[in-house]
Amino acid sequence: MTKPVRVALLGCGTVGAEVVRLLHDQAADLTARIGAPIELAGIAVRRLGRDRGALPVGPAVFTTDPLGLVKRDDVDVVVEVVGGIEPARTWLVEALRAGKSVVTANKALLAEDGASLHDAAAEGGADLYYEAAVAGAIPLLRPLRESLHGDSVNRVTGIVNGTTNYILSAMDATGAGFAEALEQATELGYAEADPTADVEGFDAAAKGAILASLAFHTRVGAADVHREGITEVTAADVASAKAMGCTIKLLCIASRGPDAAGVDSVSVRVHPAMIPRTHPLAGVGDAFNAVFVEARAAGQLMFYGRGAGGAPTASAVLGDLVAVARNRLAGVRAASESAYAALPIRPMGEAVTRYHISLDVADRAGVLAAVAGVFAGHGVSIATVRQSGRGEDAELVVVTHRASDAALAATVAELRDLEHVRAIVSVLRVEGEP
Ligand SMILES: NC(=O)C1=CN([C@@H]2O[C@H](COP(=O)(O)OP(=O)(O)OC[C@H]3O[C@@H](n4cnc5c(N)ncnc54)[C@H](O)[C@@H]3O)[C@@H](O)[C@H]2O)C=CC1
Ligand SMILES: N[C@@H](CC=O)C(=O)O
Ligand code: NA
Repeated sequence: MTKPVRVALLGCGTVGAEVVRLLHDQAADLTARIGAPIELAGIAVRRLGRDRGALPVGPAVFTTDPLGLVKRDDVDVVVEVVGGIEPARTWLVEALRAGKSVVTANKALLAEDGASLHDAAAEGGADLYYEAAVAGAIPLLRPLRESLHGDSVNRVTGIVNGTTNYILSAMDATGAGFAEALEQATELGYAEADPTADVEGFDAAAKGAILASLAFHTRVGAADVHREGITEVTAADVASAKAMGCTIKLLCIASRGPDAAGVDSVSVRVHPAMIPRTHPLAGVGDAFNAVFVEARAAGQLMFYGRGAGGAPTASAVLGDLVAVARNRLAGVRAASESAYAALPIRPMGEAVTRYHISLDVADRAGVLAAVAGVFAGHGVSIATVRQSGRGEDAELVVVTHRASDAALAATVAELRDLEHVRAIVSVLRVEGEP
């Protein structure tokens, strides 16, 4: 029998516990597929003795010393499902430099400092796999880093956060409140340890950075991504979207193309947007994720599935584990990071889309003309205006044709100061064909 591949598992929460179960339940198949058994050398947790349900491992396998476990001579591969920047970065850099391959679901770390991990992997001649970090179970990173390497990707668009999709879908379908839907998503194991990462768009932005890095052969970090979350999306916005035949989704849009000076560049943005109900992403409900990849020769590809939850995420972790274990037995290493293009980041101000702006105004003669004049002054063309009176006041909803983010921001700033404009109630982007 070939020597077992010994695995250190860091973290045994929602994802880690499912990894343990799948390793146990599928042991025979995994051994046959890899050509050697996988053995759990140890599981690092924050606290011993916590109730982790009925896990098929004895208490002796647990430790509260992750770094000690990583350094052990009998550990070949490290699987990290803890999350956060430190101490995870220290553990993984230590493992990779020592030639131990790493499988991680930690998108926050990859987006914050993927360079340290990739550099350590190159130094140690080890593999770094992270399919679970973006869109959970959906095979997406492997297609980008392998299958599409003969093509040229120019756009990646999708819903990449399960928690916010669960919340927005519930608000749209049942009129559920934000807080209640977030509580359910947390109970179902979708949310991050601190759900601010989900609802403020940090998680989707991290995933956007990872996707753009792979798609455009360029190191893109979390700080390069324009990020807006869903905390300001109200029931009124959802109703307004419905009235327009739209729904609201938190989108991640990464594109490659010329900037204002004609230089090839990359743009990554995460924000809520209205999309028509006929758009393929509009039907992506619950905690599901879906991602479109547009490539020069392949055309449009769509990836759909469960982007969050213990078992779906563990599926992606195990897929990576099989790959790194096979490489180890064959004495080979996967292709290293591809960042040769090193494209600059395009400023958000140059992003072009349509906008839905809702204003509270005084219901007086001339207000509409004054508002329209501000849009015209910044070269933002209006597609539709809807006004509904409310006594002394009125609600004005303006939908624009395509305009740059900079022009729209300048328009909104001037509208704020306009006499008779009481408040800018909301500004939402509108994506997809009308
Ligand atoms: N839950 C999900 O749907 C998905 C999670 N992920 C990522 O997977 C990772 C884990 O997520 P979950 O399992 O949901 O988190 P969790 O909070 O349920 O589990 C985290 C585990 O890490 C352990 N831990 C925390 N700090 C530690 C420390 N200093 N030393 C040792 N152990 C420590 C905890 O004891 C716990 O067992 C995160 O990076 C998350 O972003 C990725 C895709 C989906
Ligand atoms: N919190 C994340 C988990 C998966 O990445 C999400 O909701 O998508
Ligand atoms: Na994935």
